[in-house]
Amino acid sequence: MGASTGAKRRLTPEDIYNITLVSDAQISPDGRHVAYTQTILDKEKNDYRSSIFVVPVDGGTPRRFTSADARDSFPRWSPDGSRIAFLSNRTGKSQVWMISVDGGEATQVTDLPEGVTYFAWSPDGSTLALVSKTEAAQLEKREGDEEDEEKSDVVRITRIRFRADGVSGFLDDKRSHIWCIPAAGGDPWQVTSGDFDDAWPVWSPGGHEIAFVSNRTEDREYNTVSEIWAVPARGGEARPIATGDDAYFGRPVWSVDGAAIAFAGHRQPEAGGAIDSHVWVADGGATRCLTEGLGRTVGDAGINDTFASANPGLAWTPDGWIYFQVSDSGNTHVYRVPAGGGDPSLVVGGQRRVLDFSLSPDGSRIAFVAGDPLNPCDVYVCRADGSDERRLTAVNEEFFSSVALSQPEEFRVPSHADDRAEIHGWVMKPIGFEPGRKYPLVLEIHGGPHGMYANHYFHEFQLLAAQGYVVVYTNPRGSQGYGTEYASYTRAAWGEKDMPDLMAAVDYVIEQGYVDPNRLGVTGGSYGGYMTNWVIGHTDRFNAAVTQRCVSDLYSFFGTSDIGFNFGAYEWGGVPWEVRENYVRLSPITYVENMKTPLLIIHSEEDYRCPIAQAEQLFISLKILGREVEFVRFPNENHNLSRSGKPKHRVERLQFILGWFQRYL
Ligand SMILES: CSCC[C@H](NC=O)C(=O)N[C@@H](CO)C(=O)O
Repeated sequence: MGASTGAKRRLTPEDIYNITLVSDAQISPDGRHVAYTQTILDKEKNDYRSSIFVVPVDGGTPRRFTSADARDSFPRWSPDGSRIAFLSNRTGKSQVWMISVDGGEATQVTDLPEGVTYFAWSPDGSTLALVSKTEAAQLEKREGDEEDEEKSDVVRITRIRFRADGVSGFLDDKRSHIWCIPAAGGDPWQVTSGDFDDAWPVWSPGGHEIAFVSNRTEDREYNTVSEIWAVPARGGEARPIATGDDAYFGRPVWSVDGAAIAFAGHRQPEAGGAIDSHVWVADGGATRCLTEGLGRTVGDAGINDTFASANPGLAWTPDGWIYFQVSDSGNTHVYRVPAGGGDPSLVVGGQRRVLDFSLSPDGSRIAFVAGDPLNPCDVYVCRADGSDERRLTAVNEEFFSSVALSQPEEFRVPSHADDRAEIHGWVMKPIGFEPGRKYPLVLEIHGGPHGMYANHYFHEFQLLAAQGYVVVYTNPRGSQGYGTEYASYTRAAWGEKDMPDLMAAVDYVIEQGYVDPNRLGVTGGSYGGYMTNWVIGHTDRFNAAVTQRCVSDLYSFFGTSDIGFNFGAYEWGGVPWEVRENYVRLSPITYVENMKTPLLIIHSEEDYRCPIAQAEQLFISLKILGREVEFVRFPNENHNLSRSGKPKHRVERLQFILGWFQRYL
């Protein structure tokens, strides 16, 4: 299915303007309404606009609650359900605003100089806990440092983390801390302090304490630890909940009686996303893992180009269940596990990606946002056991009824590697597909490397199918959603161990008989860009390639990416001076003389995750070698150009990709 156009038109790059995104479904305290964020791409302003909407769970028309020419997001109901607090940038910085459920104008609650990135209602509705930056303890002054009167533009860097993708300039010496403010407005007070970054405050049910996420280890400058702490709401000394050099924890949530805290993560901080996360409980005794035998990672590892992020936490119900997301074989589902121990079970399943969810305080209903291959997102509601599911919005129904989409077909195929491991993938036939004809094929490769292609709408893929390409995408070894062994398989073997998986998928699709094997293309972003470079350095089977936000040389990537030096130390088996040979052997640029495939290089100038020098080195080398290569640079964009870049740039990027494949395939 999905191959014929019928009366429908074909998708175009500009259609990103026709797609509405919903996110962050928050069910009201009485379980009767769901508040959510709705985001559109404003073509005229070349920007994004988002508003808060509320929809009744029994059906009915969603009501728009905010309509500023700004980005309103993160709606959170007051515990009595009479107000919704939300974040808005309408006065410049992101601050907390409040609106009554009876309507009327929103009022500003906070006016913190550094803005607010996160907040939570106290259980009695009197206070909001906030996250905002504060001045750090003064750095030691050196002789010759400027005094305040005359500021220099010279940047003095003393910390190992000094730059972050998406943040212009350099990181300052301010620290994120927990603050509180009366919900009715008033003076805020700072709850935590010191040379730490504190995040994700969650009130204890009695309202006396706030749990939060921090790294307070001695060696925090050099490690990637993430701990759970709790602090008295009025301020005071923080107490450890789940801490230490082996903590990689987040998303804390209190039990209803306040005696325990659950959280997600694992005990190998240096491994990051390369191993499965679990659900844990700390109740004063030993910390217990509740999902040991699950074999899948907790959280959403899905990757696509058409979503608005919400990043939900865990939920703990009064009858003792803990709810959480699980990434499983290209789907993201909601599971639950008894807090006292027992088997985790599936609650919200299906061939789809559940992007976020929330539970009513009585634990009887779940609101969630989910997308599938033919629909980026809508808001749904169901009972606590997953039954009686209903869709509450249809934000893209009208648009998608007018364009032809290709339905991905799933396959599983043995890898070309000696172990013949099973590899999971999808193929999309081109729109207007006619049996008996041969079509060009484009292989798409995801990043991470520990991300996961999902059963989720992907505009770039649909666009290629609309332009007459067979699109193939897989979750090769290194991907999340298939267990720790699968995800960590590429450690110190990037490219070497996943290319045979990718090529098995390509050959499987060619064997189906509708692909022209002389018209093969390959593309991917970030680690997918690395793999695009790797693939064309190891085979001449592809006739065109587009490498996006790529890495080409691991040696110069080390220390120049905001991902941190620990990333390479884990992924490539050590730091350069310890395992120099790995850095050379695993760098695509090492094989640059073998690269004969016409290559388009797309890169953002402010990409601090994969700095643009990675693209420049590749471009210059290929030019010197006399290869067919072009370099497209996007100014004022970061690593997330394809997902949250300026809308006009997102359209142009898609046009460049299509143009290159049209030229060479
Ligand atoms: C090649 S090193 C950096 C890879 C990067 N990892 C995390 O940020 C990556 O592959 N990112 C993916 C997934 O987010 C991307 O699509 O940008």
